[in-house]
Amino acid sequence: MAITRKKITVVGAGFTGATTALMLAQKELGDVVLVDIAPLENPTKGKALDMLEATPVMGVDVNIVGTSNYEDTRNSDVVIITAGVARKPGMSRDDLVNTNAGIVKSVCENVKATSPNAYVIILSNPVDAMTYVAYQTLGFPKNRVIGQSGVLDTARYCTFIAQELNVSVEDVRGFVLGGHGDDMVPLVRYSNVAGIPIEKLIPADRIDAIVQRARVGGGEIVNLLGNGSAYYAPAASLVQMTEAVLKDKKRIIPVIAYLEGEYGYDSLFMGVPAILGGDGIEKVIELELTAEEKAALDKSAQSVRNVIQIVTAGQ
Ligand SMILES: NC(=O)C1=CN([C@@H]2O[C@H](COP(=O)(O)OP(=O)(O)OC[C@H]3O[C@@H](n4cnc5c(N)ncnc54)[C@H](O)[C@@H]3O)[C@@H](O)[C@H]2O)C=CC1
Ligand SMILES: O=C([O-])CC(=O)C(=O)O
Repeated sequence: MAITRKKITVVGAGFTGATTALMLAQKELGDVVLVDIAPLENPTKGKALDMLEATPVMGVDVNIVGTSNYEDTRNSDVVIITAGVARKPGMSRDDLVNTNAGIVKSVCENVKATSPNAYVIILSNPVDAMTYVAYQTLGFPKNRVIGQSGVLDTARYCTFIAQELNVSVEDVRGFVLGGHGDDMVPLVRYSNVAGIPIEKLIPADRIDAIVQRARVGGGEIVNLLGNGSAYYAPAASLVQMTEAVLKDKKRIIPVIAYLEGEYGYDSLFMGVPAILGGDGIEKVIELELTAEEKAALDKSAQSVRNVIQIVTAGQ
């Protein structure tokens, strides 16, 4: 009986790409192909071989290869795109738009040619706009083009809530909606600890401080690292999304989805809660929002539109 493992390609073998590849292997989610540009082919092969040599110790049976040749990625089930430049202190994610739009476009042309049935998860920043670039280039149905921001932003928000209350992170639930920028929208009303609304557990001024820290959470890491951006929590987020698709888990998590009327937005990629399962984004979940929450989401949506406009103006 032939058992075929799932095939997962990770494009970009830098900090997030390499960390993601290792975490995917640790969870035995499938064989991993790590891709970077041709001048970095040997280091990419080296990283993949080093990870492969960890598999006997980790006790997992997966193959991991490094390459710059998309033929090696052919017929991947999931393709994760982390290719691109990362910001440095003093920069915003939006400052990366022109460089990364070119990179994401060229990567997606290769993905389209070699893995036409893949579910594609985009990380490269500014990620809402890069998910739009990927969608345009791939020409795949919208359920197969998925951006990562909300899992990470929510993870940061939940970390700070758990720290504040000194409780298990496992009991904290929350949602962060909107674009992956400083005006993202953590939804306090929909956040709870073991079912108890956080507003009953944490004073309002402390909640405000947690919301603000989550909004600029990426920048906090950028400033601490000094020469790059976060990669452990982003990689863990990508792995959770990949697992939801490959195991058809139908998890309700925030993803960057193509909106066609949901939340009152049309033709826009932005973070919203969705059911993520074997067919990618299976359903966008529309939460009822207060006027204040909707106004905050509108502001975030406008910021995303402004960046997408830079991309379309350059096309
Ligand atoms: N959406 C999110 O929540 C997050 C987004 N990011 C973004 O992810 C991207 C990657 O971040 P890091 O891994 O830290 O950067 P990094 O610089 O460590 O790695 C990027 C890799 O992409 C490669 N690359 C560049 N052009 C390529 C191409 N055409 N084909 C294949 N590979 C190519 C580079 O050679 C490099 O190895 C950045 O744009 C960063 O801003 C990072 C963390 C979270
Ligand atoms: O902050 C950055 O540039 C990387 C990122 O998107 C994050 O960590 O949230």
